[in-house]
Amino acid sequence: MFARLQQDFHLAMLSLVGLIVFLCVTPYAVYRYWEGSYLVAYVDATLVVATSLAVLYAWLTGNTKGAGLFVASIFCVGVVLVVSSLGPVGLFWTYPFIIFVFFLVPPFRALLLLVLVLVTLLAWSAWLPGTIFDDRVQLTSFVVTATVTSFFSYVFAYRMLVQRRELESMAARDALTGAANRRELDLALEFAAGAGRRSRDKDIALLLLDLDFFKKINDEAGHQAGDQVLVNLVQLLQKHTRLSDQVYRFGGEEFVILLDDVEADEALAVAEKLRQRIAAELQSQTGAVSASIGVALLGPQEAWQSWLARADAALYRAKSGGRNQVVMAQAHTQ
Ligand SMILES: Nc1nc2c(ncn2[C@@H]2O[C@H](COP(=O)(O)OP(=O)(O)OP(=O)(O)O)[C@@H](O)[C@H]2O)c(=O)[nH]1
Repeated sequence: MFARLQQDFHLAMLSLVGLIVFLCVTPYAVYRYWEGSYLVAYVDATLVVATSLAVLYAWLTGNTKGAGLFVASIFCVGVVLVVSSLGPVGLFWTYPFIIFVFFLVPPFRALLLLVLVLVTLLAWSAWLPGTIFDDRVQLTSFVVTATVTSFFSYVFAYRMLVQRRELESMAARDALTGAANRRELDLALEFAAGAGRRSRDKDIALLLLDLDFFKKINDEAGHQAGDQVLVNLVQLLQKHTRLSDQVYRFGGEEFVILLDDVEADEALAVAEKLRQRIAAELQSQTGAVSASIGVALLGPQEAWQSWLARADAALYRAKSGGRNQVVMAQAHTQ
């Protein structure tokens, strides 16, 4: 449970909001009911129940976006009803509500929802003067403070979003080549051999590619020249594969390309095309560069470790067979 909260930021935020709403709003629902403010009591109770159900839904389905939007919308309606029913005392509740909304939906959507709430409150007070604000000074103060709070929350939430995206990208990419990194590869292999297997009509192929005599480039032209070859190789691989075919850096000068929804002959054709493109286009300061490739199709019920090991064995045969060639792995046996 804690591992899931650590991995899924949205689920963690939604759960936190759910917990705070449950702990803080439930006593108010009871109190309002006890003092006879039935509308506010029902609204508070609805907020608690709806938020709890949405959190449960997010945990069960993983759909945190839908659950977040649902809770944020319920909050918007709830805050309008509470404020219009309680008058100035209810206005205090809009400030934690503003913060909550930024926890639940993306920043721009949160800002739009808040503008909608503010406009609704102003329209309500114009239609029924004296129900929400005591006088114009109170109205102006509320509009200014709620706008400032919303604006700064927006700026803060937007910065957080940008930084989180940067961190996610840094955690997923190889710093030198920009290819997806080993961590992403492990996740993709696990997914392909697990849940992904069920939703696929055709096969999935793993190409394990290793540059030939790469040490020579480093030794003769320097490490920086070697680095440049790796960068150029990834660009070349990305150029000659489909957008859905991910390129991963497995380590050193070894790369993995996962081809989704292919037959064996298609996978071999792609590997052969890549080998030819590399031999024709990839240059180092010491001359042309070539690559050897092992190809393996995921077998039924096969574990990803065995799939990778078969591709590695095929790559080994390509190397020992003279390099600059593609070798198909032996079929998986149970
Ligand atoms: N420039 C550079 N070199 C790297 C990087 N990672 C690994 N290497 C080098 O890649 C070389 C790999 O050498 P080997 O494993 O002997 O492979 P090879 O020379 O390509 O020989 P074969 O694979 O048998 O054809 C080593 O010299 C590593 O130092 C990197 O990020 N940048």
